[in-house]
Amino acid sequence: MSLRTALPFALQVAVLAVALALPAFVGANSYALFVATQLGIYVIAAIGLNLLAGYAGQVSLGHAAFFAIGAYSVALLTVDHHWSFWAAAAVGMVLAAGLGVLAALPAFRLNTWYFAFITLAFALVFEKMIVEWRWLTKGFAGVVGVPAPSAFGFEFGPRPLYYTVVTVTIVVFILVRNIVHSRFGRAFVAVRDVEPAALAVGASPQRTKLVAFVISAALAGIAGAFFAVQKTVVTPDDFTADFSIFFLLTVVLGGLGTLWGPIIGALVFFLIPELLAGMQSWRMLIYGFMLLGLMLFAPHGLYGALRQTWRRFAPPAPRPLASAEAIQQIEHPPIAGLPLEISGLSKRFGGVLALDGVDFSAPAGSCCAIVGPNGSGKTTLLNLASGYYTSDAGSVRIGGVETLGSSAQKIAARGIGRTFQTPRLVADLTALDNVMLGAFTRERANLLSTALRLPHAREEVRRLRKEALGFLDFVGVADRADTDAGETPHGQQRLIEIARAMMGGARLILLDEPAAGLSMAELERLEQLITRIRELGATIVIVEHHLDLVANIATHVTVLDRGTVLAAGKPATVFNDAGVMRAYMGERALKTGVPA
Ligand SMILES: Nc1ncnc2c1ncn2[C@@H]1O[C@H](COP(=O)(O)OP(=O)(O)OP(=O)(O)O)[C@@H](O)[C@H]1O
Repeated sequence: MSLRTALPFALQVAVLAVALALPAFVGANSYALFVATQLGIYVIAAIGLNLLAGYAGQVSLGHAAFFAIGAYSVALLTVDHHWSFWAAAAVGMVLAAGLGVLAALPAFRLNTWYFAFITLAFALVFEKMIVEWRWLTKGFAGVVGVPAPSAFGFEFGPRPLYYTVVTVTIVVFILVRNIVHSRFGRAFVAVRDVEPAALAVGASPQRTKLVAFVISAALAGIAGAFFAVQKTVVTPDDFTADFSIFFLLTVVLGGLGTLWGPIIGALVFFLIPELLAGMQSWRMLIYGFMLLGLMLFAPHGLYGALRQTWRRFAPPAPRPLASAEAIQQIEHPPIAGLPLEISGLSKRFGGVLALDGVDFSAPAGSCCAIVGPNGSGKTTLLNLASGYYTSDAGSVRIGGVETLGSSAQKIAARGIGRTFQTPRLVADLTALDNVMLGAFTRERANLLSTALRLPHAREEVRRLRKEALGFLDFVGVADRADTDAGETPHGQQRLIEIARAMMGGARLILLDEPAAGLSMAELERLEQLITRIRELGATIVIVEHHLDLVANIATHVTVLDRGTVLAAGKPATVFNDAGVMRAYMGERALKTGVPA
């Protein structure tokens, strides 16, 4: 183990050791143990909120409500109905997750800010309901005398409760870490940063956000359940909107979208006011200035600042490249190409008729090109064929099935892969993870087996990882496997996008200007690559301005001009057509025969 990995590991062991040893040094009924238990409870909720806000990019200002649901479920079921804590906590968790679904479904139709406001409104309504529904919640008086949990006649006093909370915190951390490193985590980040990429691999943004929200609400529910037994009293004052904001602050300032951020955030933002307790009137002022300083000087949160400092002392070592041996074993099976038939396709954007009754077809296993001047409707045609736009009229049949009107993610799941005019990779994921993202709809392991890393889920990931490496090698960038996609050169990003489409099992691949911005060497490699993909059997539709490339690889060319088909046929015939030359390549080409 190098110094670089040894120190963080030692720190993690130290944190764990302090957490486990604490009760030996403080009294069972001490305030320190009370605060430490509460800290663990907040960390559980913060880990959940970080999954939603940090990884899936959905800011919730209403987590106090889900926390309250867990707390009130335990308080009411144990005090009024004498349930065991464990059963009541399970109910609290399920109720929080269920109400999370109800709150999230309408909210996800709106943008991030409206989502934040709706969750805030939900929390405010919930706070009022707790006060008003006296028959259930006992209003301002709250529920008192929440009993300590017990199991097999053993009562969980402060020390066992502390250890239980620490254990749950560790388990939650591990489960969430497993989710973050799985296809679900990759989809969260894709939906957060590059929604078109999520759609291209068949991940539904709504469903992905919902999964994050449900996990997050359930974790807030569990945290609330422990909060009730620890405090023994549950009142509406415990769950105000301030509480939601405190959670969000904890996660954002700790380090949004990092595994350790919520832990560090909770540790600092919960403990510091406690440590300043003796300073009475000054403590909130000091606390406020601290937050201000952090926002200004650590924009990526405390964890980000710590990581940056650490990197100065121990710069990252070059990561080992993917094993050549593993790559060589990959065999690329033949691909059963899907035919694409488009007829009478029209699309209007306000006053602009981008497509006007366009017919186009690409037989299975062919490579057909669409060319035309800027603004002639080429990308619009790809966007309609892949479900990114809805059409005003016409038909799109892929593999004989009408797909017009289907969502982009459904079309992708049918075996239609695509690339974008500007590469849409998830910058924060490695090249390999971006390709793995392509397999989103092919992965079978569900959320639970992924979180628990059950053997079949691990085996599937091993297999797909090998396959993804094989596709990176196929497109010629295996040596970039462990580099963040945002740090790879533009030309390689285009190749990684193709690998991602192939990883999704694409049988029809739509390439939108893949040659744009490539060097001569990269262009040559692209040409070979497209030829190889075609030889495997996939159907390729390529929109391209680079006419030499089109002439070399396409069997059929369609020329669009102002939304209509100007000419179609074999490249040699089409490129010599005077009308095409005039419209697309300019007068100079018409005179000299050389494309402009
Ligand atoms: N989302 C949109 N909203 C409004 N107008 C759009 C939209 N997408 C395309 N258009 C318009 O539709 C027409 C066709 O655009 P499109 O991007 O399909 O052309 P293109 O042939 O791909 O051009 P280029 O070669 O420059 O990429 C253009 O006039 C464009 O401004």
